This record gives sequence, C-alpha cells and structure tokens, in this order.
Amino acid sequence: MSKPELWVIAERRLDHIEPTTQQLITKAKGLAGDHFKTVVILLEATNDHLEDELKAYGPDEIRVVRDDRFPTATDAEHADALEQLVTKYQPNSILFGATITGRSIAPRLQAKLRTGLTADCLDLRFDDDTLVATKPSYGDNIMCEIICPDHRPQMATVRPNTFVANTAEGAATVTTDTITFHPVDRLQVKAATPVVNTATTVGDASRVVALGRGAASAATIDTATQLAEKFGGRIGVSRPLTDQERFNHDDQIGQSGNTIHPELILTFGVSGAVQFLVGMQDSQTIVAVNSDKDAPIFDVADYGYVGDAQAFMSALLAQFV
Ligand SMILES: Cc1cc2nc3c(=O)[nH]c(=O)nc-3n(C[C@H](O)[C@H](O)[C@H](O)COP(=O)(O)OP(=O)(O)OC[C@H]3O[C@@H](n4cnc5c(N)ncnc54)[C@H](O)[C@@H]3O)c2cc1C
Repeated sequence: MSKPELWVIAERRLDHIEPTTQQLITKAKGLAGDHFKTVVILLEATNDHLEDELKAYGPDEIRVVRDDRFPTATDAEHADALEQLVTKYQPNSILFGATITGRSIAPRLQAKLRTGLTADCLDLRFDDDTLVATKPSYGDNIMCEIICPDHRPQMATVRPNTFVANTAEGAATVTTDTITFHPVDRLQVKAATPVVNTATTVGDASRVVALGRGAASAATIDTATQLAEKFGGRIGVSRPLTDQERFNHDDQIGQSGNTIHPELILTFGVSGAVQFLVGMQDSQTIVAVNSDKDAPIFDVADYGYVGDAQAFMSALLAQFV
C-alpha cells in the first residue's frame, strides 16, 4: 500500500540545482491538490545547502540525505540510495527530469522496484491516484497516455522545459534522513571535469523570432536575424528549416525539438502544426504572421497579422531606426 506522497527527485548540475527540478516541483504542486504531499528528495554532501534553491518553489517537504560521496556518486549508487528511501516511505509516484542523469537513474530504480516508468513525458495528470503520463509514441506520430495500474510507485521522467517553474507561498519543511551508502566498486568516478558549454539553444531565450517554411528565403532570414538582434532575442525555426545549413536541432521548436516558454514569440510563415505548437503554446505572448487566414497558428496567437512575412518584418524593423 503506497502513501499519498508525490516525489520529485532533485538533480544537481555542478554546484546548483538543475532547473528541471524546480519545474517539476511547480507541476507536482499543481497535481497534488489536497490529496498528495509534494516531497523533494535531495541527495547532497554534508556541507551543501542546495535545499536553499528549492524552498521558494513551495514543496511541502524537502527530504535531505547527506553524504560526502553523493556529488561524485555513480548513477547506480544514487539508484541504490533512492531504493532505500522508497522502501522506507512507499511513495505513490516519483518524478525525474528526463535529463541525461534522470534518464540513467530512473530506469535503474524502476528495475530495482519492479514497477512501471514512463519516459520523456510531455504532460502528467492524476486520475484518482493513478498517474496518467502523456508521451509521444510510435515514432512521435501520436501522443499516448500511459498508466501503471498495478504497481507502486508510479514513475515518470519529464522533458526539460515542459513545465514552467513558479515560486510559491508557503514554507517547505526541511527534514534529514539517512541511508546506508553501498559503493559500487566496479564503477568509480575518478574525477569530474565540468564541460564548459557556452552554446545556447532557443530554449534559453526570453524573446524568439520563429521562422517557418513561409519565411525561409535567405533574404527573409537575414531580415529576421536583424529583427531578433533589435529585440535582444534569438531565431528559432520549425522543423523544415533545419534542413538548411544555417540551422540545426538546437534551433528547432516543437515536439522533436525544444520546448520553450519565452515572454515573447513572433512566428513568421509557420502554419501551426500540432508538433510545433506543443513546443511553444505556453509562451507568454504569441504574435503570428501568416498569409493564410485559416492557419492553425492563429488559434494560439494573442496577436495575428494575415499577410506576407517579409513585408511585415521589414515594416517592424523600420520602427527601430
Ligand atoms: C513525428 C513528428 C515530429 C515532428 N516534430 C516537429 C517539431 O518538433 N517541430 C516542427 O516545427 N515540426 C515538427 N514536425 C513537422 C510538423 O508536422 C510540420 O510539418 C511542420 O511544423 C511544418 O512547418 P511549417 O509550419 O514551417 O511549414 P508549413 O506547414 O508548410 O507552413 C508554412 C506556412 O507558411 C505560410 N506562408 C507561406 N508563404 C508565406 C508568406 N510569404 N508570408 C507569411 N506566411 C506564409 C503558409 O500559409 C503556411 O501556413 C514533426 C512531424 C512529425 C511527423
């Protein structure tokens, strides 16, 4: 019999919390309602205080386990520690970020617990106490809702940036717990060298100029680039444009690209296929320019203009001179 606890497994990135953790806390609080307690599980070194980066997001409890081996522990050692906590507390459900680390630890834990794990989810909801996890399936062509009716805990990994992190009222209780650290000798982390990655993806930008097949000429892309510079934003593209040499997967918005929530997105010549919309429809303000008045992008747009992308861009750019 599981307890009504919904867990988020906190992930460390260098000396900070990986932002997907905060996004998952906000989502978990929304899912929990009055029925579940949201608990963040944090494995950290004795002198770490990563819980300080989590409190503001308002989980009911942050359960901390401290051991100086955690920062360099292997994924197998993390999974072993988590198994001990799950056995002790019997949570109803556990959420991980679908990051490289989350994708490695979650299935190890799932195999130990002999339960179900839905990977790379794009949405979550509860049907009573059954977690309904939505994920793209069959070559990403359909969205499947997957449940694990017979086993607990229910587990899911969630794609980064699928949900927005919001700070919340209420003080989280911080508790400490212990486990027995079982070293996995056949695998040892000898050193950890941070990879300095200065590359950004469209997911990092707060303002985005998004181009689709109706705005794909070299001249239009040049105008869009100037516009993005004026806005202090970044170019993003629909999938067809990743065929062009100047764009790649880091620039792609959508189901098989990046999920983004910028404060402003201007879309030009994008039809609004569901695979594109799922990656940007939660943007704060959406402006759409399309020559087809019936294009589905207008269904999600706050402001729409029916007409030529290049003409609109040039007119907008002229306002900055
Ligand atoms: C498994 C799978 C995963 C996918 N993942 C993604 C994904 O992550 N991201 C993604 O984007 N797509 C994805 N797709 C593809 C998606 O289905 C669409 O084909 C794609 O989004 C269409 O891109 P588009 O809107 O640029 O092009 P189109 O659908 O061809 O639309 C072009 C638009 O431009 C308008 N237009 C034409 N000329 C002008 C002009 N001069 N001025 C203004 N407007 C003009 C047209 O009216 C039209 O609406 C995926 C598909 C599959 C099957």
